[in-house]
Amino acid sequence: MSNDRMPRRGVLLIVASPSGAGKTSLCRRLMADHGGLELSVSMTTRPIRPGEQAGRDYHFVDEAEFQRLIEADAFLEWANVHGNLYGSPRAPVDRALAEGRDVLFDIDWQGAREVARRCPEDAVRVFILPPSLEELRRRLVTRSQDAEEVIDRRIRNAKGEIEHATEFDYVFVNDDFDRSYAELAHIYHAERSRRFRNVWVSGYQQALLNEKV
Ligand SMILES: Nc1nc2c(ncn2[C@@H]2O[C@H](COP(=O)(O)OP(=O)(O)O)[C@@H](O)[C@H]2O)c(=O)[nH]1
Ligand SMILES: Nc1ncnc2c1ncn2[C@@H]1O[C@H](COP(=O)(O)OP(=O)(O)O)[C@@H](O)[C@H]1O
Repeated sequence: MSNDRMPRRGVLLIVASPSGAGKTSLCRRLMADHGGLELSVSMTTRPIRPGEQAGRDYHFVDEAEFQRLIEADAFLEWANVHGNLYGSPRAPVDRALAEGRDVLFDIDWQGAREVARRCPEDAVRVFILPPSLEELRRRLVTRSQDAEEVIDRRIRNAKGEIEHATEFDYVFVNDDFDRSYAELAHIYHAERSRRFRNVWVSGYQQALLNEKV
């Protein structure tokens, strides 16, 4: 019997960090290595960056459309981050949970708190810390996708985000990328293995107990 096709409860894996700490890079690699993990593609009112692709990185919408979606209750959570609106569409998450699939969220602490409040059993919250604020600035400058004043605002906001790190289930420092990636993958694998998520266990246990030897 293969365990893969048996009923299970999906993980809502939430990864948050101050901007520039490396969550997007870590999440991209986790997705690349785990075909069954689906990314929650957020809606945002912020402008698209060079190298980003609409529908893959974000759904880019204007404020009027975002407000319309709030009123239609289309978001599992939404928040104002760095002066722009961001929200996680509810429908793909509901579908994934109903089918026992896992969803990855790259969202801020406000979104993490709201998803954990709404889905306390399913949400797993991971917070990634930078080695230092100086290194955070270096990474944002190296990424060179934001104007200088945007980088300054993100650095100023970093402490406000770091303040919430202790609300998360798992926290680690993204110093060496490969080591951090291994840590994130371990967390994901362990959470997938938790018994309550593996609904098939009771039936399997019963079949073993009924086996004539
Ligand atoms: N609450 C919430 N936060 C989001 C959502 N999508 C992205 N974010 C967060 O918004 C912040 C800014 O994201 P972004 O503009 O892509 O810049 P980044 O910080 O460089 O990744 C990050 O902390 C994201 O995790 C969402 O749907 N909901
Ligand atoms: N461990 C690391 N060491 C050095 N640079 C890193 C590390 N992790 C990520 N980076 C780089 O830092 C920049 C910001 O990373 P990114 O994944 O975009 O962060 P976030 O999504 O948290 O804003 C990118 O240029 C990325 O390649």
